[in-house]
Amino acid sequence: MTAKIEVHDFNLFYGKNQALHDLNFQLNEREVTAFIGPSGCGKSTFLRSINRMNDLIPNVKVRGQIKIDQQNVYDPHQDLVELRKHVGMVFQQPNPFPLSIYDNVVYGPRIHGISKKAELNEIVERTLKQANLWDEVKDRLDAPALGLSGGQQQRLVIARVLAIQPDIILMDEPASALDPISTERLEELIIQLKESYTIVIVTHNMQQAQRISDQTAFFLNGYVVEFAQTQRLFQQPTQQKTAEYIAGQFG
Ligand SMILES: Nc1ncnc2c1ncn2[C@@H]1O[C@H](COP(=O)(O)OP(=O)(O)OP(=O)(O)O)[C@@H](O)[C@H]1O
Repeated sequence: MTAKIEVHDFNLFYGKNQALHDLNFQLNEREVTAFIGPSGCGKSTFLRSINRMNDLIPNVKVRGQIKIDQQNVYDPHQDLVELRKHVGMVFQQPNPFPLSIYDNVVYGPRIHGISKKAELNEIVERTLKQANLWDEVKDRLDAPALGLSGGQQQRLVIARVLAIQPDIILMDEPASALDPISTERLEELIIQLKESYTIVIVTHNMQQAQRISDQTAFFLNGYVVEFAQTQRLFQQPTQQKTAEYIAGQFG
């Protein structure tokens, strides 16, 4: 197992409030890692720390390291555009741009200087196929993306992320706004994508974590209480708090 992301003594503060405490763990390449835990315990904060999205929030301070491929992303020389090219992100609410399906997918590649039509066409077909959306939209690529269903929009957003050729994909509760069938399709897609990408997913759905993830981290009050192989964590938790949480006793 190769470590893709290594976290060393990572702490994060919003002003005087410490939101993350002494995180230490590693996320493996081409695996799905799930973050579970009650609301407000730091899962999204940590997810946003990986691609330094928290830099956009005033008064955020961090201590410690997050290394991707052995490079500390908090190194002062880190190029943020380059970092976010490597680390794509998918949010809870599908957020396609108010453009056509085609223009959504090629948005990132165009910014990165690709302008040849044949090349853009190839990216659109390849990433929509990877996102299991091609067959549903291939005859209407010029239609508005906002006319798609929620589940289709979320798969389009994933195609848009894939088009920038990341190697890590962060997903913050990507299925919570979707119906059960769209959720199932999204879970199948995540399992397929892990053949090529390292995936980190925040989920409130413990069944979902068990269906799709290899490792699970249980967050509580800004600490990672337990981090283990998913099956092990759910079947034989070693910490009392984990056992109570997965039994539904709080949260
Ligand atoms: N922009 C912000 N400014 C100040 N405090 C914040 C900010 N974002 C989050 N926090 C605080 O950090 C803590 C962790 O929040 P975070 O959103 O990371 O938790 P979470 O586990 O992802 O919750 P949820 O499951 O509800 O999304 C909370 O106390 C929250 O109030």
